Amino acid sequence: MAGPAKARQRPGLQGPYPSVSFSILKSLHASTYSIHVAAIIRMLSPRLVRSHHWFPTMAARGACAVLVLIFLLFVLISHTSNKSISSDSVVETRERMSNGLDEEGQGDAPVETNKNAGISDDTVSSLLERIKVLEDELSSMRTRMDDAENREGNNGIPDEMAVPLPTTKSFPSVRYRNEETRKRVLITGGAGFVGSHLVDKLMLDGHEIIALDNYFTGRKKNIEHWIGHPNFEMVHHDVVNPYFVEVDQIYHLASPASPPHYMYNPVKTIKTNTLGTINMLGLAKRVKATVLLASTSEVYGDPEVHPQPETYWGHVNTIGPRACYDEGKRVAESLMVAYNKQENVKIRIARIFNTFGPRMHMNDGRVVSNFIIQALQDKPITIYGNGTQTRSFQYVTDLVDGLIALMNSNYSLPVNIGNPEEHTIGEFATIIRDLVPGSTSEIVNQESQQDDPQQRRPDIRRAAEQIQWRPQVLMKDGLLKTIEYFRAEIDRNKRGGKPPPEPVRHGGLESRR
Ligand SMILES: O=c1ccn([C@@H]2O[C@H](COP(=O)(O)OP(=O)(O)O[C@H]3OC[C@@H](O)[C@H](O)[C@H]3O)[C@@H](O)[C@H]2O)c(=O)[nH]1
Repeated sequence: MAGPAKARQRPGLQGPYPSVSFSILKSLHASTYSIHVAAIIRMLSPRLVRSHHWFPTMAARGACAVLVLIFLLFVLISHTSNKSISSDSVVETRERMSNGLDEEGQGDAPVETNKNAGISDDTVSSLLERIKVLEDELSSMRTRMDDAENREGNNGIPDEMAVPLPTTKSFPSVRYRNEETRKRVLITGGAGFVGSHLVDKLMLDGHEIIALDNYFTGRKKNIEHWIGHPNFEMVHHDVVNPYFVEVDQIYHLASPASPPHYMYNPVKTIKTNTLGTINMLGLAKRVKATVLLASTSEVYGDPEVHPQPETYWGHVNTIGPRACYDEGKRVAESLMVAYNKQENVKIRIARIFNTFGPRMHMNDGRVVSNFIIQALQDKPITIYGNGTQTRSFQYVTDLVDGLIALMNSNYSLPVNIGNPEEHTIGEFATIIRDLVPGSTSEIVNQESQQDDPQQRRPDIRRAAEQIQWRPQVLMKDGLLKTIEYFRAEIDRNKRGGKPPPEPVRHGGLESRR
């Protein structure tokens, strides 16, 4: 009788396994199998898992693995309690059986051995192979899960250094443009009344915007809804100092525009319109950008030609209280034309007439903001002088459309951008009071302003012919929108405990003489 077959050594392991330690090995296999099962559940039904949060933490996964382990241990123990089974023992058993030996190597292996084992060799082999396959799958899944957890968790940053990612801010949806049609645009005065509406229009149209402002009259809240957007950059900078950036277009709007604001610091107003304009022309020359100057109907001064065509040279007092702005803008126009002729800089010049709309300063001091705030607060509506002087008022979105049409044209001579609908200031006071429901404001006359232009109305034939632009918004419709804006601003101030806004007189700000 052949001696006991020498137990085949399992490569890398010493001697046959006693049944007890083998069961421990099997239970370890069972536990990895149970984690396989847990991993498979998690990987194959992530939506189910996540939506029911069945596996929100490793603890939950561990608990599930233990349950699966207990089940498998039961299965394995019930099958292997009379006979320890390993790949070696399967081979050994197979050899003994073929040699007629039982597991102790004594005599013919009793037939009941098969019965005692309870499961066939083939079943054991296929189980072992299955477990091997699952082990391989598990290790690759575990690798992927670890990677996924790192990615999901802290983007690979160690826990102690991980910071909560900022909640994403929602932005108005902007048009997609590819590199060919997307322009890089610099807007000086970009946080101002007109500038911020221009930012809105160009951002929504899918361009890249740099808004540059010193916040003398501009306000961050006018553009805060774009801060953080990848196409938008806000730069706190005074245009009287040079600024370098690669852009395709420059809208040069930076300047105080209402009489109280530009009379507050006349020297600064002149510097902004001269040095600021020189800096923007120098930048335009350097980067071959097109530069548009926001000029003004004030270049016509107190006009002796009515309505005013662009060919009218104007009537301006070079040393009056308005000269800092009127002459500032006139020399800015001269600088534009000089750079165009001498340096071939591409220029555009918009002569902007009285403009109104949301985001005007509460203490802007101009007639539209003053009259609306007075009517909303039932305060006297203050007419400077006898109220026979005239103005023509355009809504801000019409102006923005005109500026963009001019920039994208090839026209480099000055163009009037304004609404030819003309009213006396006296009529205007009554129109606004009547548009504010329930206003009890009375209309009062105060002293007139020095060098106050007595008439103003744009001749806009050139705009219609050269850039196909005409105003679209009726003055009354624009006034209703602006009234609602100021009503909300007054309420916001009240909620914030701020005193009601006091309309400012021309020259009313303590000017820095
Ligand atoms: O409370 C007020 C304010 C103004 N006015 C009068 O209303 C008329 C318009 O005055 P505004 O201050 O609104 O504006 P102005 O017409 O003087 O200049 C303005 O319009 C042209 C723009 O380019 C300039 O940026 C801006 O200065 C003036 O005759 C002024 O005396 C009042 O009667 N009461």
